[in-house]
Amino acid sequence: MTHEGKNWIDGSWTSGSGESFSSLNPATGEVLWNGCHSTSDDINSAMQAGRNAAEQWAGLPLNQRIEILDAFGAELDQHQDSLARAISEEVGKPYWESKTEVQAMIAKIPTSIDALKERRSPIESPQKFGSAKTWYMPHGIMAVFGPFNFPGHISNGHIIPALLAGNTVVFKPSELTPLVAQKTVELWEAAGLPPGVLNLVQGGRETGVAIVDHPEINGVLFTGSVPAGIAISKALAARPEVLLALELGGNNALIVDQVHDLDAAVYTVIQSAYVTSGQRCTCARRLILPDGNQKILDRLIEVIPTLTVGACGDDPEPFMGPLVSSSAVDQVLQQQSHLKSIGGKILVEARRLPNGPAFISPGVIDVTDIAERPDEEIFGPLLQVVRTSSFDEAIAEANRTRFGLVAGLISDDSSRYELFQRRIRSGLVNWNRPTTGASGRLPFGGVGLSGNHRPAGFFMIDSCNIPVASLSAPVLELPDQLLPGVEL
Ligand SMILES: NC(=O)c1ccc[n+]([C@@H]2O[C@H](COP(=O)([O-])OP(=O)(O)OC[C@H]3O[C@@H](n4cnc5c(N)ncnc54)[C@H](O)[C@@H]3O)[C@@H](O)[C@H]2O)c1
Ligand SMILES: O=CCC[C@H](NC(=O)CCC(=O)O)C(=O)O
Repeated sequence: MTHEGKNWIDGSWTSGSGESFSSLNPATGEVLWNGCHSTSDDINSAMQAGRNAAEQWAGLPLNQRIEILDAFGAELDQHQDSLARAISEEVGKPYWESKTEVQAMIAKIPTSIDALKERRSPIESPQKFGSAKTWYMPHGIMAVFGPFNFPGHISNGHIIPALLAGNTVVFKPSELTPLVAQKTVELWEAAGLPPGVLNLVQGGRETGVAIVDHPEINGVLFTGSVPAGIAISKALAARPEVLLALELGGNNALIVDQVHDLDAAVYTVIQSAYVTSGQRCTCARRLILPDGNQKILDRLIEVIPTLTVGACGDDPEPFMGPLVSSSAVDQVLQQQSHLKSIGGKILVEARRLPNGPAFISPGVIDVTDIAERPDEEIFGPLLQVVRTSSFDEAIAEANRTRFGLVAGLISDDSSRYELFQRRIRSGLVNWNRPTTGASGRLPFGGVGLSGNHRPAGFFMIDSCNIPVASLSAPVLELPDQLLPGVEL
């Protein structure tokens, strides 16, 4: 069934004024959603609505904003099957995985409330003259840009804290996943969110550019690729007053050291490299093997062909779905060919599968002999292996990247982990855990090209309001002693 695509601006569902576009089910090619890009007229309306709603929304007592967030949580809970189904159909994720995404959306509400109370509660200390206080005020209108790979959870992780802190939001989802955004916003409407507090504008890159350029925005919360993040950073270079939080990609390293349980290590590597068909910012892209560690590699190569790849409706459910599009598969295959052409040795070839043009099997390539290894994020199920001669060299290799989102170590030896912790440059550092599956109760963000030091996760709330420092005296009176040279 094709859904009629709409924007939600000032509490009304309207069509975008630009050219039409569609979203497709990558497993079947079926058209799921058909609507229009938003133009500057639509964006002006969304900004006006956000501005008009801002004062009243920010002025509501916190518990009233929380009531509406909780009502949204109840809607998510009630509609979790249909929302998970839409995620699976639009992104291609297996249904078991889309259900975990909706669960993460629900959990974001109490987590953000805790984060607000723990990190941004007003503080007051009594003074002789009265009091010294810190309180927090919202920025105003926050633009939220979502990536395709977590069409529910990632943008929700920005929208919830932004609204909780009293901002209004203009939300532009990925042009690959407009249906999930529309269905999510329908749940906000059902939850009774007042008009103008959240405005959905559908569209592609041009719509995004026009939102960033709009004079009314006070903040941009962006999750996506490095090129887009850099473009936004440049567009805002002369507007330092606009808050910019960038959550970008990674070229994440996972070191596998000596372990007693080979299968537990292989399972952790698989969860790190291939979950969501490798389309997570946290996926391990580089498997680093100190002293060769041939046993782990042999077992991994044995297990990979048994991983199941299929469509979301398949019974039994597959481990991996298709990539988001056939062109995403083209890109991974090109990256594999390029690595081979410069000296990479294919251990398990990633291949397009007969299920459909967006299906690809997981692959492994040994890139140890490539002198200048490309430091790029491969956004799909292709894992690069680097063998090193020592554990020290393995850590140096892990750090040999412009990115720095996640780094992992699998090892039985706690002293190795202590060394790894001390030397590794990364926002998330895991031991005997997959690189994927971050906790919403912790900060989430990277160093280097992976972001701009405004972490999401539990710390997202910090980017959603501004501390105000206030000295106040209820009675205006002269002090006992005036400054030298002043007489009154
Ligand atoms: N660090 C994180 O938290 C995190 C989480 C998920 C995904 N990602 C990254 O996202 C990427 C995959 O997502 P994607 O392909 O949807 O990313 P993308 O950069 O192509 O698109 C993300 C969003 O930005 C918009 N956009 C693109 N160019 C823009 C511009 N110049 N101005 C304004 N908006 C613009 C897109 O329309 C989309 O809404 C990967 O690199 C992945 O690592 C990072
Ligand atoms: O693709 C990138 C997101 C991956 C995902 N990250 C989170 O869930 C962040 C945690 C949060 O904000 O709640 C993962 O780690 O798999």
